[in-house]
Amino acid sequence: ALTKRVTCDDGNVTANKACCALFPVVSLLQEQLFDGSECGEEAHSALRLSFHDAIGFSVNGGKGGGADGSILIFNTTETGFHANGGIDDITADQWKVFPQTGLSAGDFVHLAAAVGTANCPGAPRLQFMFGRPPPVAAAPDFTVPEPTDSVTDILARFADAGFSPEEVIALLSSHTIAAADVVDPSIPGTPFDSTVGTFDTQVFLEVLLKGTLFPGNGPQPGEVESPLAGEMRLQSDFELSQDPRTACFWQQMINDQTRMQSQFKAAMAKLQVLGQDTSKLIDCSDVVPQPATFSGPISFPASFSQSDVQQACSSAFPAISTVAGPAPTLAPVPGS
Ligand code: HEM
Ligand SMILES: [Ca+2]
Repeated sequence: ALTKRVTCDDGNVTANKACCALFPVVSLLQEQLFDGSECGEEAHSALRLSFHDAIGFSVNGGKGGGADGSILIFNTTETGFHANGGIDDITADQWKVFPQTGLSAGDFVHLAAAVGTANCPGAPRLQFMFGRPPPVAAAPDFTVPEPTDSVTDILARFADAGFSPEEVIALLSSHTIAAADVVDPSIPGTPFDSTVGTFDTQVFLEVLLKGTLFPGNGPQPGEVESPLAGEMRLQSDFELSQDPRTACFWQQMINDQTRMQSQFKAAMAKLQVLGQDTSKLIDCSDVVPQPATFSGPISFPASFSQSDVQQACSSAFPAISTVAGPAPTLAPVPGS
């Protein structure tokens, strides 16, 4: 099929003339929010923000507007919710850039997440749909899952927002570029896997390794023992990796970059338009930068092997080699 191409005044090419307005916004985001296209703290936080914005929605009605940017506009309300701990840093950073763009808050929050994620090697190129109207109200409290929640409660909240258990695990691929600032405030920037700057499947492997330590003043609420000094493990990630409803979805991600990318991309495409009338949105995915590739394979961190895996799915476990040397100590993410 022939794809329509439009050349914008600045020379960029896109499928739809309306998308031309977004290329300068992408450049602004890269310069002013992401420190020059980095996969750093702000990119990670922009992805988390898109989730906390969008999940304020119910297919049964009676919750918020979903992926509408309410978390930015009504941040004084939503950053006060316990589950949004630490989100105030990225809302403050985004407030400095947002007024320069002319975008709606929903378009801004969800474009920033797509662009920030694209700065991380190995990420899929996320879809971006353009044209969300301004948000009308803050989301209510208790829509964002917490690491202290049970698997039953987490799956129920996601089901209420329209997601299957397999899609929940797909969305949790995001924790491959994640770190915690407020779970244990004594150790801000503590990563969830040993490759926090790469959108690989390492987090799915490392959450299965036998936990032996708390990286700071643990245990904190929502924290369980991790296998590596300097690594944070969320109780929710661990329980989802072990639960019969999700353990095989979790294990299937390990060292399958293609599966992870396509499932994460599809689930994010759904998340980032929750509550929106998609018939009124324009597909501007071609303004999102193409992420660098990660070719893999992943490895066990040094000193770990198959015998350290707490396998909870009966399918064959993928063969994975071990990095040479002594067990690593992970460094915190700078700027946290
Ligand atoms: C069961 C569901 C989830 C729970 C309980 C959960 C919980 C958490 C917690 C406690 C943190 C650390 C916050 C801090 O201390 O600073 C975190 C970080 C993060 N989460 Fe989740 N999360 C969930 C699902 C998701 C989803 C669906 C996404 C995106 C699609 C996401 C993206 C992130 C990212 C990118 C970070 C790192 C932020 C940064 O490094 O600044 N999470 N999550
Ligand atoms: Ca990673």
